[in-house]
Amino acid sequence: MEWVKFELEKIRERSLYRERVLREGLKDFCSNDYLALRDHPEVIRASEKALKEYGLGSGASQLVSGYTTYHKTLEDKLARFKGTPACVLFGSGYLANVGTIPVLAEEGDLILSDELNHASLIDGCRFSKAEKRIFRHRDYEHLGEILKAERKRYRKALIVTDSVFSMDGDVADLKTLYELSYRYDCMLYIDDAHATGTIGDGRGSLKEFGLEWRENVVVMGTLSKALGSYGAFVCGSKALIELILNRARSLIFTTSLPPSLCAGAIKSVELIEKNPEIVSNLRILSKGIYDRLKELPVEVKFHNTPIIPIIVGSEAKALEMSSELRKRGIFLQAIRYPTVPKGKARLRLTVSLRYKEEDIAELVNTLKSLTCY
Ligand SMILES: Cc1ncc(COP(=O)(O)O)c(C=O)c1O
Repeated sequence: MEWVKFELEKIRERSLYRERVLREGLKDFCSNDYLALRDHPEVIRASEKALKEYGLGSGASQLVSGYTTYHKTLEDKLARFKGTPACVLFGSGYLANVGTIPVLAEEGDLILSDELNHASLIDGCRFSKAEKRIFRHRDYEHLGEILKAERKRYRKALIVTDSVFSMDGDVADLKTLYELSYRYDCMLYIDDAHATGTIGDGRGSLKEFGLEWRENVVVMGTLSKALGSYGAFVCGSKALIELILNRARSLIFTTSLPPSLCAGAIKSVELIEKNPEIVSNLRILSKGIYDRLKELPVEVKFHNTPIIPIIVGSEAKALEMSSELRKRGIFLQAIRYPTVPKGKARLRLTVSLRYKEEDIAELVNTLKSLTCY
């Protein structure tokens, strides 16, 4: 088994070695808990009630006996929240993407995927036996060219995109994608993992662009980011959700979410519905933090979302900066290849309503005082 050490050495040499860091004792500026809902007292209370009622685990898959009123209530609530007829829960965003994409596109079909899509979407495309084409990031002229040249040769076609891109924070132009999907008779799969709770009054990307759901559109989202829980969901037509329940292997062959996580997520959605101003507060806070960081001697990107990457470039430099920040009590994880392209390493700052003014001042001052840029 010497090869294991050899492989690890190769990873280290490229500054791509990954290890986990205990977050206790550090000020966390890289979690996706955008709305600070994971420990909101009402969320905890709702979750505790379900925990006492149902116990820790759900005990079985959704299709055996792991489907409870909490699961159903959350699905109904999410379908309404996203403006779609139906919804089904998955164990995680990764499982939702790898399970659903192969249901939508099979052998003889075509998948068109944005080059910066999240790894779970990429793996979902890989699991499908459809032909794949990658279009340049948010370059819909490129997408249109591929569709014009190739669409006719395939039975069904599926366009796959993040709405809020997870590592850059920029937003797919859904109006153009809607138009293209209509013109070329394609399905459109939108990953709203980082859009849920952060744009469109918290309802996500369709609301942000003022679009009504259409039958060819499938919206996936996670419970694990702004909703402060764990798990994921896919929204679409009633028939499609039925088909997913019958075909998605990552749903059929896995235990369902614990009811307590569903109960907490139900409360999170209710809190966003009742207080949409928290979503605008997040935007104001994000803009304020960006304004204080834009003078750093490296590129800081901002697209009016709470994901603010500080682009460092070299993998080694990103590691050095992240480690220096940790010594000063600030947790900003270095994001490197293959999560982002080679040479585009970054510190991915995420904004949360949890941050107080003194936390932000400490973050800004520490970043400004670093000498290793
Ligand atoms: C865009 C996107 N899709 C899917 C996922 C996977 O979600 P989960 O963490 O629930 O597996 C993530 C993040 O992890 C993501 O950023």
